[in-house]
Amino acid sequence: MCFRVKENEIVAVCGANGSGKSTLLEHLNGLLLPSKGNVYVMGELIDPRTKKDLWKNVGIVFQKSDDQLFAPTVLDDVMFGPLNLGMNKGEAWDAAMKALRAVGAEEFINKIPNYLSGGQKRLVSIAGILAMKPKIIALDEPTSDLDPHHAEIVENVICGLKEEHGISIVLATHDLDLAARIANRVCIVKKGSVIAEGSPSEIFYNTGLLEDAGLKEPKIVQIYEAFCEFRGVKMEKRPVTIEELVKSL
Ligand SMILES: Nc1ncnc2c1ncn2[C@@H]1O[C@H](COP(=O)(O)OP(=O)(O)OP(=O)(O)O)[C@@H](O)[C@H]1O
Repeated sequence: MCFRVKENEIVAVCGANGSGKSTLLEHLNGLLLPSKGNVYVMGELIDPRTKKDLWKNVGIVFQKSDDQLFAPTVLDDVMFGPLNLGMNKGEAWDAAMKALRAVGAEEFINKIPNYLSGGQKRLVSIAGILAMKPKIIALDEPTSDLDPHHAEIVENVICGLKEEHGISIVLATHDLDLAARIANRVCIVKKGSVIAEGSPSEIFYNTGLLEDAGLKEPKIVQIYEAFCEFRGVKMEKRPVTIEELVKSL
């Protein structure tokens, strides 16, 4: 099945450990090249021999922030991408500060990235990508190693990237609760292939599909199923968020 990202959407790529989520993400900006098939960005084929700068449209926030942060200070780190794209120092500073403000990390500008907390590192990593003004940002398990408070901050930042900056988001995650809360569309991956795609309510109420992919329904779905069973009523609605669940009960 073909994987695609539409304009101004959050598409969640969900799969068990080792299913190929990170590998798929790394194909989106030419970090990896497919051995079969093609990758198109903004309608153009990714081919490093001809289209050198298509990768600029897609930024990837890696699963481990330490793989991404390397400069002596946060500001240096976030300015690195814009400078590398050819912006002068003033433009790069503006882009970096704007990105750091957008994720609420401007207070860390003089800090050494290595000494930031996991949540702070994730925000700075997102700022580093945002500063390069991509059209699509792919995030690999952006909240899986964070406590609930920091996970919520990062989740809100991700929603803000779409809502306020018009950026399409690809979210690789095995956290189906997160995907249920924020994704507009869900793709299920298994053994390196996309095996299904659909709206969150289509995918998350397909128990057989999730089981086959080594996943479990989001909590909201489990609660709704238990409620319907307890009341002896049909599962007519398919809530995937708390708000939808409350309306369905
Ligand atoms: N389409 C594919 N063809 C061949 N090998 C693949 C394919 N997709 C992924 N792999 C291989 O499968 C392994 C796991 O892939 P990957 O790290 O992308 O999974 P993941 O879903 O991100 O796992 P995790 O959730 O544990 O981070 C890697 O060795 C990768 O090279």
